[in-house]
Amino acid sequence: MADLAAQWRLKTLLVVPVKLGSISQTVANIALAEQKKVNLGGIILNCLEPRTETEIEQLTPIDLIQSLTNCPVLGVFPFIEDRRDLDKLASVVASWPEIKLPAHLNCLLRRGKRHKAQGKADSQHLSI
Ligand SMILES: Nc1ncnc2c1ncn2[C@@H]1O[C@H](COP(=O)(O)OP(=O)(O)OP(=O)(O)O)[C@@H](O)[C@H]1O
Ligand SMILES: C[C@H](N)[C@@H](CCCCCC(=O)O)NC(=O)O
Repeated sequence: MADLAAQWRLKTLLVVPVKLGSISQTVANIALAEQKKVNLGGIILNCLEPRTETEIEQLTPIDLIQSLTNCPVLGVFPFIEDRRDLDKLASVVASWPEIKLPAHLNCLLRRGKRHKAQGKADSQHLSI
């Protein structure tokens, strides 16, 4: 995959699972990506299970990861019970501060908003 991403000059995000060993895994994967000349856009931290803020900070300290990799951490994705819940997905992405979202995440945001708007329209309709 790294070869394809490099050859096609795709902007690439590294998704890092929040767990013990993540720091060294991230450093290794970023180094590998740079060696392969992948165009890195940043890092997303992803919770594969419910995590507290403290756990996230301990397992994947953002400042340390950024300083070791020289690559921005763009956001933290929480554990999401129902991944079909577009409102929830959209609200997670929308809460990420001042980042230029890759096209597919902007698309998710628009879908989430549309979904929400449709939900509202339905409940108004039902209440008439
Ligand atoms: N933020 C999250 N919240 C809830 N479940 C998650 C989350 N991230 C991943 N998962 C779950 O973890 C599993 C693995 O996720 P996913 O397929 O995205 O990982 P992957 O790294 O692409 O796996 P592989 O490389 O083996 O294909 C899936 O069942 C998915 O539902
Ligand atoms: C910075 C810490 N010394 C380090 C400890 C990792 C232990 C990993 C054990 C394992 O992967 O089985 N954490 C980390 O790389 O995320």
